[in-house]
Amino acid sequence: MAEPMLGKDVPNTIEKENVDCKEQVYLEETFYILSKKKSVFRVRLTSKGLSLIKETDDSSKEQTILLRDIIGSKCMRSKRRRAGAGSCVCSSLVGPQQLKVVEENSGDLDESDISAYLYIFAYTLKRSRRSLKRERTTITLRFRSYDKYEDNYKEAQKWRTSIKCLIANQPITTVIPQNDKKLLILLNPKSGPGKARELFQTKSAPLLQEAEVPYDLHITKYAQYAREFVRTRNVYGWRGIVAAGGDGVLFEILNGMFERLDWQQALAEVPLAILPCGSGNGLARTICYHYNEPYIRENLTGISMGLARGRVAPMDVVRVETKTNIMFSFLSVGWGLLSDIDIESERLRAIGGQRFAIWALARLVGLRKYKGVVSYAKIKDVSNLPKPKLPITLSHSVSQDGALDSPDAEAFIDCDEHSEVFTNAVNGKHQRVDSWYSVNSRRSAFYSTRGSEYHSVASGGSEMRSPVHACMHGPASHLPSLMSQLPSHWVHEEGEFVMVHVSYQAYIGEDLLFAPRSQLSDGVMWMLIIKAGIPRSQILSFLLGMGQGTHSDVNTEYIKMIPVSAFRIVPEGSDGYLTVDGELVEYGPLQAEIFPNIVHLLVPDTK
Ligand SMILES: Nc1ncnc2c1ncn2[C@@H]1O[C@H](COP(=O)(O)OP(=O)(O)OP(=O)(O)O)[C@@H](O)[C@H]1O
Repeated sequence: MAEPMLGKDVPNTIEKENVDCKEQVYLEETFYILSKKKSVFRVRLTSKGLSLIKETDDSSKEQTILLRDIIGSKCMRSKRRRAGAGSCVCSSLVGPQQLKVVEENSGDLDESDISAYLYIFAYTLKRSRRSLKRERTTITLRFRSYDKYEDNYKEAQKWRTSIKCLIANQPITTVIPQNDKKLLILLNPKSGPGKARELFQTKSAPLLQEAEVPYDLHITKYAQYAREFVRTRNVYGWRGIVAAGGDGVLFEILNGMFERLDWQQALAEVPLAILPCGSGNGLARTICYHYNEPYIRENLTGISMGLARGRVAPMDVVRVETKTNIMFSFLSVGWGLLSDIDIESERLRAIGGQRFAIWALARLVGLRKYKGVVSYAKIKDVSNLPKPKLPITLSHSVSQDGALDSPDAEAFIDCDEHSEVFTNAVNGKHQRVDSWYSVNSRRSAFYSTRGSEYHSVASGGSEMRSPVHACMHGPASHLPSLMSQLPSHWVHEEGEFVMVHVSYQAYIGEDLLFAPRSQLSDGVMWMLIIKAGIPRSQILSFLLGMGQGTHSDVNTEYIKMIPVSAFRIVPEGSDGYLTVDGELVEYGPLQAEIFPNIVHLLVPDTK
């Protein structure tokens, strides 16, 4: 019998029995299926998520949609049917016909249907044979227990508010938690193979809309646009700054933040984030690795969920000094083979991430060596770092989950042939007469989030800008000046090198697990030194090992991986590349040191 279990506006809490004594049940309701008279569905909102328990005379089956997978919810009403389009909504629910609902203020609603529909949007993890990926699921609850729409709406709204409070990690109240600040999205239309705009609009924007997270979207007009933007704007008005592009755009944003006089406050109050649309995407891959989020190329679901949920984690940054510049880096510093590949494969940009593999083969054939001195302050004890993980199986297939239907706010359709139609069998005394929901519907449309703005630019090529020299701030260096002698405890290696690459992130590219033991904030940089004289076959197997992270166990006569807190590279001659976060910097002496926990990053919510 369907009765409101909790009649008050502020939901009570009852302990759920026999399952997990720590799990709290906030709301519970019974739904019936018209077509399956012998089953009832008990739907519970708990501290774990939304639990759907199907009960028949002799069995009970439970499915839980975890809270971490729920992104948002929305109350809707039946759409007015055109004359001759069929009978009332209630009768049409029995069978595979589609239910049409609209927003309450649409002006096109069906006054004769007093039901309130609560749509709950979730992206659940599904494991197939080879990979793990997220699939979109919509759960629809129909509230029709009272004979007035307003009362049914109030009931649906109670569930919606509770869900929103739980998602926001706040105590459940009668008020929906509000965060009026928008996300700032700085999108580089030129990153990777040039698909950032399309990826954002099709994979990320619909999810932000479902989560009701408004955003300001700015398309970068030229290189350094993002840097100037964050340097000169009042960034406190945004809830976070997102680089939609490759690691290069985030590098610009980070350095723009350090060019502000108030860099410390700005970095403490405004988290940064990345939506991977570039060709390297090292940081995005690293974040997914640490938070057990599947990483699938061109699939922005998991990362977009992180943007919407707003969970932050600290990240180290590295202060890098060259003869004429100071910059801040979050990914890597490179000299030699990997930097050559990164810079010279630029001409293959149109093919995306594969450009690195192709150029790697070319560079191995014409292997170069570089002369110079490498010095570093070794971290003696890294035994407290967690054990390295194996990456979640990579899948390069483009999954369905981000690919939503085109927006259609007027006809929000969500009912397919797999939908189950529920209605209670109660009659007589009780006011509650039926409710309805469908699980696992993958068909959907999305609605616009009020307040999001799209700052477009006239189409056409990029504008060119002359560089603006701003002053770099940030934490003061602990190192001697670049030309001065280093402390005596530093180690020096002089000779010929195939490469020296230092990274402070686990992945330096989508498929390059460089430092499996690295954490986002551990104060450690991992320095890889490959000396000249190494056989090509050994380099090849080493590079291949990076796909699985097995290479870091290799410590041979030629290859070393050393945890360091600071380093200096002094190349001889003028022929070569030095890169910082994949960006070319001036060739010559360079030194760097790590500063823990300086930046806040938006990361996936694991709760
Ligand atoms: N509108 C633009 N036109 C030309 N270049 C731009 C524009 N906006 C940004 N850039 C520059 O493009 C460079 C590369 O960008 P980004 O990092 O986004 O892509 P990527 O190089 O493909 O990815 P990754 O860095 O992950 O390899 C950056 O150095 C940035 O300064």
